[in-house]
Amino acid sequence: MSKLLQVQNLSIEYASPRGVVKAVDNVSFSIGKGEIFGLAGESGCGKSTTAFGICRLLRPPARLAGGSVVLDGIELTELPDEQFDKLRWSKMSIVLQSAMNNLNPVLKIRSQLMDAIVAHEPDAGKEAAKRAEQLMRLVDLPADRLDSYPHELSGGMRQRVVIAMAMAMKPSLVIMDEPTTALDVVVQNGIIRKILELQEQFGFSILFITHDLPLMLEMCDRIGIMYAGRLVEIASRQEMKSGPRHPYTQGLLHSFPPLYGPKRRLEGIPGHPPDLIRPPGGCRFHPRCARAMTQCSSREPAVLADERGQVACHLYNEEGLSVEQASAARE
Ligand SMILES: Nc1ncnc2c1ncn2[C@@H]1O[C@H](COP(=O)(O)OP(=O)(O)OP(=O)(O)O)[C@@H](O)[C@H]1O
Repeated sequence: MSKLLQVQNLSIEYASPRGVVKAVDNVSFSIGKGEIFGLAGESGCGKSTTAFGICRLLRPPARLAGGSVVLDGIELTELPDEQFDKLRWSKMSIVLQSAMNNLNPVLKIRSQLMDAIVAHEPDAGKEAAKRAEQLMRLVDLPADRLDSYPHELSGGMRQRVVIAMAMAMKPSLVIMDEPTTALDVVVQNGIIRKILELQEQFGFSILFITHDLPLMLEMCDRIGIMYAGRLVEIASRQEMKSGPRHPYTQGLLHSFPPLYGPKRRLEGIPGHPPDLIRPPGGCRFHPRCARAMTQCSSREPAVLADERGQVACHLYNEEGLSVEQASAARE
């Protein structure tokens, strides 16, 4: 699968009165064309900051501290604002948790959809009005809702409008940060089905962020697991289901009831994520890790990349074997 997005060593910091919060620390991953890539991890691990860094929505006190973001061959971090604005919506769009953060409360839906189109196609004229109606149909909303203000729509309808807006310029990447979290389960289901239907129809890639790991395991092709600002594992959905390698990923997946098969005890992960101003040395997960070894507190694990994905953990050697497998192979 050819790559659409390549994030390399992305680092983002927040200045705070207590010190610098290293919210995203040397994060690297890529997303293929037409791929749905999920980003998971406990609250505060840096998922939204990563997404905001990619689409240049960071505002002070956040600061891009380093790294590169390449979308379809274009380095985004160095692009002048004017050129970046042209690219936003047309090549990359974002759907946030609260539709109200995406919509202007004092403008009717019609104006907002038409503005999004005309901003990129100033000559669209009457065509823009027709396109706004088509976009409403695309997300199963009646065209007469174009004359509503956002507050006149339900939460689910507003989120559909935001998705329609995100589709307006047929972008190649859609970033979705908790797109359904604020909605009830039934409405959530409808929106997720719509997102998947549109993705199938148009073939765009998705960076999908959610706390809902079972949902992520259902809909994402590959999943990256973040812990305390770092990416600790990337694996395909199948690998994640059958045998995640990082002890943090294992703990995270055991914190949710399984969707299928026999019930099992929910184990959870003891302790709390660290303070990102003074994170622990070595592997940041070591104070909570049941399998921590001496080196875990002193040495940062290298990122091992192999056919199963990538993992940053001292339990695995360069062949991707765990310490147990390696010692069994030696005997
Ligand atoms: N304005 C800010 N000033 C200081 N620190 C911040 C600020 N915004 C976020 N942070 C810190 O940056 C870290 C990453 O936050 P971020 O919102 O990206 O995490 P997240 O994984 O998306 O969390 P959630 O799942 O709760 O949305 C957190 O430790 C958070 O406390």
